[in-house]
This record gives sequence, C-alpha cells and structure tokens, in this order.
Amino acid sequence: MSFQFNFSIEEKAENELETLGDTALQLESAQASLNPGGSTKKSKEISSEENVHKESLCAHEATPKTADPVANCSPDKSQVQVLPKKRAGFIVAKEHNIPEDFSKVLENKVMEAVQGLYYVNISVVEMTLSNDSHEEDIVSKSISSHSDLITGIYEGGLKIWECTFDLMDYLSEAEMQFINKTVLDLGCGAGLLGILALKRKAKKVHFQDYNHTVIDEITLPNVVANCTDGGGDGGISEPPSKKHKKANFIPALMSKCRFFSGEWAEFSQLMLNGNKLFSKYDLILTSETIYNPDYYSALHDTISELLDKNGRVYLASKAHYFGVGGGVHIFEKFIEERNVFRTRTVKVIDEGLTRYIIEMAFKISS
Ligand SMILES: C[S@@+](CC[C@H](N)C(=O)[O-])C[C@H]1O[C@@H](n2cnc3c(N)ncnc32)[C@H](O)[C@@H]1O
Repeated sequence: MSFQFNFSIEEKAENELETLGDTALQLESAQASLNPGGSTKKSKEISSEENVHKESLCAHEATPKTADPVANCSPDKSQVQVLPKKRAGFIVAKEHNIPEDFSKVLENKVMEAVQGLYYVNISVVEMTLSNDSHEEDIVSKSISSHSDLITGIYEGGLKIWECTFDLMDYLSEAEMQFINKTVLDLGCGAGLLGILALKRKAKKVHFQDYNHTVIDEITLPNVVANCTDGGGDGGISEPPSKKHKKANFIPALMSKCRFFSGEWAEFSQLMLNGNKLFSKYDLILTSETIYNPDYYSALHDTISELLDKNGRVYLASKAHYFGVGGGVHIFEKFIEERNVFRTRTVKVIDEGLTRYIIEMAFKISS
C-alpha cells in the first residue's frame, strides 16, 4: 500500500505560513534540515502577576530553525510561564483508534525533520486548532495564558522539549537494543523517543500523553509520517526525499503501535484492568516528565505497575525546574524514599542548566 503525503493547507494558513520561512512549507524541504537544528527554543516574557511561576523548562517549537536545539536552550533565556499548581488527575485515560486511512492523519500537516525523524510543524497545528473550537482547547488556553504548561489541563506535549534530544543521543551512543522489546514512550508529546524505538525494530511501542489533542494532532501524525520506507528498501530509515514525493507506507509498523491519553494513574489502571493482553514494558522512555513533584507519586506507581521486573527506565530531565520545583535530585530522593527502584546517572549534559539521563530498575529483579 502506498500513500502520498497530503499537505493541502487552507489558503489562509498558507499565507500565514509564508511568514514562517521557506523551510516550513514542504516535507521535502525538511529533508534538507535533517541535522538536529530543526527546532528552536521557546522564550517568553515572564509576567510579574501573582500566582504565575517561572521555570526553566525549555520547549522547542516545531518551527524551522537552523541552530542546534540543545545548544540553543540556555537557562536564562528559556523561561516559560506555568500556571498555578493544581493536581492533575481529571483526565480519564483512553486508547486512541488508528484511522484506517493513514493518509488522513497527515492532512493539513506540514512536516519537518530532525535527526532523521519527521515531526509536524507545531505552528501550523496551532493555527489549525486555534481556528477550531476543540473539546480540550489546549492551544487557545496555552496561547491565552502565555504558558507551555497549565497544570492539570495542558502538560506541554505540543512542543518538543530539549531533553528528548539528549535521550535520543544517549540511546544512540549507548547502542540501546530495541529488537523484540516492548517500549513505552511515557509523556510522549511528539513521540520521537517511541518512533526511534520503532525504527530500531522494537516489538511494540506504546505512546502515552496527558492530552488527547496531543495524541491526535501531534503524536499519531508523527508516527504515521515515520512509518514509510522513503521509496527504498522496505525499512524506514530514510524519510521520503524531494525525489520521493510518494512515500510507501508500511502498515505493519503502525500495527506495532498503540496510543493512549490521560493521567498516569488512570493510564496505568486502563492498561492493567482494561487490557487482558497487556504485557509489561521492557523499556520505558520518558523525557521532561519530572518537573512537578505533585505528580511523582502517580509517576512512580505507574512505572512500578507497568515495568517488567527486569525492565529499565531511561529518564531525561533538567537538574531543576524553577517555579514548579521538580528536578533530578528531588526526584531521586523521592525514589530513594519509596525504596522500589534503584537509579543510576548514565549521562550528564553540562551546558547551561545541567541535564541528566537517569536509568531506573527495580531493586529486586531476577
Ligand atoms: C514537558 S512535556 C514533555 C513532552 C516530551 N516527552 C518531550 O520531551 O518533548 C511533559 C509530558 O508529560 C506528560 N505528563 C505530565 N504530567 C502528567 C500526568 N500527571 N499524567 C499523565 N501525563 C503527564 C504530558 O503528557 C506531557 O506531554
């Protein structure tokens, strides 16, 4: 089965897109920017209003830029607003059906590429969604509150966050083996970590995000766009280039994937209770998910319930998230107190605000 990427953008969007620059418009132009420079940092003014926290979370907008996204994210410039703390827990978990016609998923999407992976241009998604009245309405809420995080409402999955690239680098450097592994991209957002695992021949890859809009508008399109052979050898290593406008879709790859939205405790219940065939994960990959200590309990329990007893978690995080209060050291302390997992720092990225890759495993495994 083959399909053609459909980039039928409405006229208005197309006009507005011109302001994004040449590379935003075409998938094939994205091919030219396969270096890690496909993203840039988010830098917003910090309001002095009470109750508005600032933090050094650094999301990379999926807009075409040329600079290195990681190097671009210096802590002093990367502050974004986050609205007042409120516990998440209102979003019930559900599984998302994969549409039969995969090409529909890519309609009105503009793709870019980074490190050999496709991802949707977030500005175009935002434009499309902000014109629609949408059930979750996270785009309008995020724009109107000038925030990349609205606790309990929107948890940041529309953007690609810096540590995703750190973890991708680490997985490559460590030559992580995915063959026959069941993998969870936890708090997936764009889903690049899960897509990497899929490309490296994982047996199954599950994607989870808090917001269903993120799964439908970002994660699913990204996975679909990467499940092509680029007109080549039947693998998915090369995305379609300028010469290969028709991408050959590989349905078997999509059949390895499942998509879920909802709060972590709810997700865990859905997998354990509503899913007789569920087998625990060999690998859980998670990036920039420990910014809020209020979520640690749910995160810890979800991992302990869903990870195979010999499984491993690879977690990427900044040292500290100003304003929200989470970070690597406070998370490790929490884990230590619970006494279920052991943690090991496997990589430190010492640029600006230090970032870490942490490995977690059960203390008692076979
Ligand atoms: C800052 S975003 C990071 C997205 C992506 N991993 C990345 O690095 O680009 C944090 C992600 O964690 C997930 N998340 C945060 N808190 C959550 C919660 N309490 N329940 C479920 N998911 C949550 C959201 O889905 C969100 O996409």
